[in-house]
Amino acid sequence: MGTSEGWPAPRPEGAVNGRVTVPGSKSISNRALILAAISDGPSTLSGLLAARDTSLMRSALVSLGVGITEKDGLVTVTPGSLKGPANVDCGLAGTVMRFVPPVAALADGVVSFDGDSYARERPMDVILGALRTLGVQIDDQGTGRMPYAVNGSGSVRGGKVTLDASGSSQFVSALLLAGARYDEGVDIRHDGKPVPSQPHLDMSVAMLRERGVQVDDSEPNRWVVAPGPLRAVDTAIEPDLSNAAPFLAAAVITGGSVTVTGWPTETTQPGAQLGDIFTRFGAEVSLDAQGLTVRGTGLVQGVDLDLSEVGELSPVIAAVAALADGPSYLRGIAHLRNHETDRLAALETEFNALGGDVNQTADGLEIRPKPLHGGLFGTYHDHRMAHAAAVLGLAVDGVEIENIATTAKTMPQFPDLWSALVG
Ligand SMILES: O=C(O)C1=C[C@@H](OP(=O)(O)O)[C@@H](O)[C@H](O)C1
Ligand SMILES: C=C(OP(=O)(O)O)C(=O)O
Repeated sequence: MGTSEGWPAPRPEGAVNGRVTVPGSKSISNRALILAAISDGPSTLSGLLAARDTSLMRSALVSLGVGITEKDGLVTVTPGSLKGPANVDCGLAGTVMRFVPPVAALADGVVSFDGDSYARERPMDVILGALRTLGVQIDDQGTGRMPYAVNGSGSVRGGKVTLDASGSSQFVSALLLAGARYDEGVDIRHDGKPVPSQPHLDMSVAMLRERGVQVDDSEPNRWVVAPGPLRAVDTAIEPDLSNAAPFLAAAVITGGSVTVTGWPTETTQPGAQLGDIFTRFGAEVSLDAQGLTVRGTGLVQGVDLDLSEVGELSPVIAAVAALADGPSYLRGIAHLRNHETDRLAALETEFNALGGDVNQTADGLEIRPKPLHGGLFGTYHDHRMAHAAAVLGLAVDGVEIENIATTAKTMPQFPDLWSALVG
């Protein structure tokens, strides 16, 4: 047993070998819920993630008048006429705070949004400004942040809007997901530094097309969604490949072999890039009917990676880099300062508190491996900080993870799955 301060990260004696089944993708689950809620009829979702972010999304949609029932692991979503007044708790979920307001704008009545205290720090101004341009009335007391209220009139004009989505791809996805229901659809132009998280934009576009919505993304930095019907589609949610990252990292760090089952052969999830990333560190990777298998070779070399497309993988990659045999440079991730916490600052602070040598750059992290010691690792209400700490704990005695329960944001079973694999 550990101290009352934190969850003792298990330190395996030898190579970690095993198979893991991770729960459904947060990003696909919350898109599937949003799209089902505004589609032409009921749809059934299987493999939907059950975690804090998806339960907040379900509650938000139910409070707007959507019917959601569950039986034998299948979730049926029945669109209803969207109505306020309603109160939406966003927790710390980017997908709720950014994706729900464009849907709330279609409701008749006032929909008020609030969330965890750090949610008030996460930028919202871009999406709120864009909605105003599209004809939506919003009251945010001039802050551009939470709390805010969307005063829906039952319909949204839509049309052309230019925004700067360099801070988060979710600003674009949010408008894409609701845009087919706007009178004129939506014609979005991005003007600014590059938009991060391209796979998540592709995910939004692909899920719309699967439902018969016309989306033109042929021009760089422009997305045009035609107004029109949105077909109800029964959907099987893929496993969350980003949440597979710490388990696969365990094979890399310990020279073991870990298979994540149900790995899709085709996907828009950013976690699809994990195979290439762990290969760069020196591991061997194979994909077959069993799933994705990563084998550690004993070699863990430093990497120089642009993670702009896969920012959410960064905390776990940073942990692997801190245990490598040479320095690593993680680039293209300035937008991580807008995530569950300022992840660049948090990783720098917590790794260095264990004796590490990490510094933030303008757009990323420089990580020079050093012998680390144990201690309490702060997680800042960030599920992926907890995953990063668990990975460090594979090779460092006495790492304790503060508030391991924060992993419930996207994977409440993390402590059990991790202990079963490495403990
Ligand atoms: O659309 C989505 O589901 C997400 C987009 C990304 O956001 P950013 O573009 O803000 O990084 C990602 O990091 C987040 O975890 C989920
Ligand atoms: C950035 C993340 O989450 P959110 O959907 O809250 O933005 C994440 O899960 O890494």
